[in-house]
Amino acid sequence: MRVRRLVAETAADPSPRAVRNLLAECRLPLDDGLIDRRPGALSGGQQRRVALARALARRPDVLLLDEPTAGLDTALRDEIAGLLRSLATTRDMAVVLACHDPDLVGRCADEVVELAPALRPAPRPAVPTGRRGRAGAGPGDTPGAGLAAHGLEVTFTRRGHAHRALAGVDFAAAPGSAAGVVGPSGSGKTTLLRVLAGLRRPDAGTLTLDGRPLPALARERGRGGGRRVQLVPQNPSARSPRPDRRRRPRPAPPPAPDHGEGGRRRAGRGTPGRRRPARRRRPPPAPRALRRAAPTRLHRPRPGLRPRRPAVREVTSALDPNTAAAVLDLLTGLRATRRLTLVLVSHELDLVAAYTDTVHILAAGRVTASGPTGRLLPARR
Ligand SMILES: Nc1ncnc2c1ncn2[C@@H]1O[C@H](COP(=O)(O)OP(=O)(O)OP(=O)(O)O)[C@@H](O)[C@H]1O
Repeated sequence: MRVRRLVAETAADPSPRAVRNLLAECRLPLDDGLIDRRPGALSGGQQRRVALARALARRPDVLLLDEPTAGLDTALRDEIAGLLRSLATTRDMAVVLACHDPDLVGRCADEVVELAPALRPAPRPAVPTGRRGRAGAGPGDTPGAGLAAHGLEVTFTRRGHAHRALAGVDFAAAPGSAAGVVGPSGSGKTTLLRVLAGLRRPDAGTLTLDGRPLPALARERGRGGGRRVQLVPQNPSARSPRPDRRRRPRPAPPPAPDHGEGGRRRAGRGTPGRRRPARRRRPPPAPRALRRAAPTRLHRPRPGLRPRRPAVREVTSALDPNTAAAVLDLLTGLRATRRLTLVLVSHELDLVAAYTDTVHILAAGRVTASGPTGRLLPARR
């Protein structure tokens, strides 16, 4: 369903004008065809604002919000805080906010109810020695080793609207390093991750892995190559590359029930050629810290896959600071033990500063700066 209908569907006033006004009130851009897109064609921040518009469309007296700003950049976070405050006043509405962000609570709330453990200001995670400092390939690395992209272009075209999500983006991450990708909502971060993971073919540009050309789509990367880059998406229901999917032969469809023989029809037992479907193997349990931290957010790699380059998107959004640090500590441990390259997209600049070696800053689909995190996000360290 498209945004226009999604909002109209719940609206007390479903007229096109009222829907547009609501979307504008939620700070959504209306001039690039967003209203005619499906939620899957919106950025994460835009999806959250559409959800807010849908709730407001019903003209509620009480608005319940669960982590309304998780995964949003600071500018948007501030706007949403202001918006919630003004909605409460102008619409005479009670706003109840469940939130890990003490800043937002401080700015919006008249009353705070703390559930154990108490909200504390976000501590800066302690960084063990050796976590940082791999701004480029290490001494033992071959030249060109790691994941790299050059001149990536992606333009989305819908109903006559063209939106250039990536405009000549260059990217590099050395083996065993952690690269951060930051930028305002809609700047192209997720699109970049999806291209790196082989989920979206770029219109132009090249990818290389350890100096060798990397085919654009995961399914073209071969059995060994396709699994080497894995995505932990913002939305855990989204797909991760699964190169083996196409090759596995489909099981033969069960024969049509034989209505002539009651015994066979009842249970299918004894029907020639009919086999009980094999039980699906359960994936191995996620590491305990991740299970505890983000049961709904963590997208586990498929069984048997040991990705060497996971790209993670807001894996810590909506987590409290201690749990977020635990998740990133775990990923840092995996980096060391598996020589894993990590590409981390986040609006949490403190976490990006503490846990990455290099950072790429995106704005409107372009890289405006890239280099060592210590140079680009110095104040955060
Ligand atoms: N399938 C699509 N069709 C049309 N436009 C799209 C599609 N996917 C993304 N876009 C647009 O491309 C731009 C970049 O989207 P992207 O999801 O990469 O942003 P982002 O930086 O990850 O944002 P956020 O931080 O809000 O998640 C946005 O303006 C978005 O609306």
